Amino acid sequence: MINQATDLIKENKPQYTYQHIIIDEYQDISYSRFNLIKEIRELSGARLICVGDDWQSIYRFAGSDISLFSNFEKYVGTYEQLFIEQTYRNSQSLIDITSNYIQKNKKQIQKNPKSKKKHLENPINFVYYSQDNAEEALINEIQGLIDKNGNKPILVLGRHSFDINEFIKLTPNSKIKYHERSDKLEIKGFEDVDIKYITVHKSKGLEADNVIVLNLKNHLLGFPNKMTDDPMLSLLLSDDEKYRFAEERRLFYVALTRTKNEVVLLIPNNASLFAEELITDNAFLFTVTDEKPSKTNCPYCKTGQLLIRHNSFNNNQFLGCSHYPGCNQTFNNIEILEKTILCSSCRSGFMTKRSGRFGNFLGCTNYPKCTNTIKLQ
Ligand SMILES: Nc1ncnc2c1ncn2[C@@H]1O[C@H](COP(=O)(O)OP(=O)(O)OP(=O)(O)O)[C@@H](O)[C@H]1O
Repeated sequence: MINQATDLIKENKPQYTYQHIIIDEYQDISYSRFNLIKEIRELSGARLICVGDDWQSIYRFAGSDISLFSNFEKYVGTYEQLFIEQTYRNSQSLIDITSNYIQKNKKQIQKNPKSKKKHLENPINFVYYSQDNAEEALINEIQGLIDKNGNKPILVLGRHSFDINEFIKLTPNSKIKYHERSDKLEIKGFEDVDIKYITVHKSKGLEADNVIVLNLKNHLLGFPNKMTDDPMLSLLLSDDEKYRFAEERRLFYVALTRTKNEVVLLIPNNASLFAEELITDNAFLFTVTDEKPSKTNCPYCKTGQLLIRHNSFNNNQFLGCSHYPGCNQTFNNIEILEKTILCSSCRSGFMTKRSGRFGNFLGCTNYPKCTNTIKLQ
């Protein structure tokens, strides 16, 4: 239909009197829409103003082409570029993590977003759960957010519309019901709270006080959805992006930035590439946690949590990885959980209190392999 409209304009050359054409969400424009605008612009001589964010271009499957944004001059001619870098929704700590994450793809336009919102210590929470326990895991996190922030709206996001099914038991005693028409998640005990479930695509432009993202699993239909980079699909879709999972990365960026406060990532046993990458890149940030010792990540496998375990021989306590036997990392110093300082040198040990000839200091648990120390005043 759009192509037909363009042809009609070319044929009939209507007299337009527009002085300005303003396009919002320009990052999602397709060639056919662009050609339509081009014709109207040429006939009217209107000034073109395009507003958009290439970090949020997520409609390639529907024909949009990010090169119309990134190669703007090639398609539009001489232009002036202005940046809006002040943001009002997310905390600076979240912006720092998400901006680094999205700009790892050097094809994305480099930007430096800033926030004046108050500091948030842990903007992203990684929650591991077993798929047999999915319902309980989701309800626990909702309870946690309500305990922290009160009855504020919660947006639950899935990569696919069916991602929610894993959390709904097919028995009459299921505590979670999903009303597809209204997007409402009705959860026993939380009837007063506005909880919605939608896909990340649908969440574009929306926001909520708190966000939970489902399905961070390493699977063909996980997040990233691995089918999107299929070479066969590239034959049908526009623009071949070299960066692996470039579009899925932008989609994940959209998911992470819908929150006004924190975002919870629900990760089943096989953590997705994106979840693992975030943890690896921000290990320092995510390991400092006093209140939730059980969420300290294992510095070896990065995706397990360090848990207190008992040695059955001598009943001594030690820390073991939740992914044992997959990961057999242990630490004898359980005080690591109280004050977690990941070693900045080897990044696989923790800094623990030691005493030496010159007094107390922090030394790496990997000593003698790692000799990193921090002086204590
Ligand atoms: N000048 C401002 N002062 C205070 N708050 C603002 C201002 N501008 C926008 N906001 C708030 O910031 C939030 C995000 O605004 P808006 O949805 O317009 O941004 P956006 O750029 O379209 O975001 P996105 O593209 O990520 O969806 C909203 O809650 C809005 O009310």
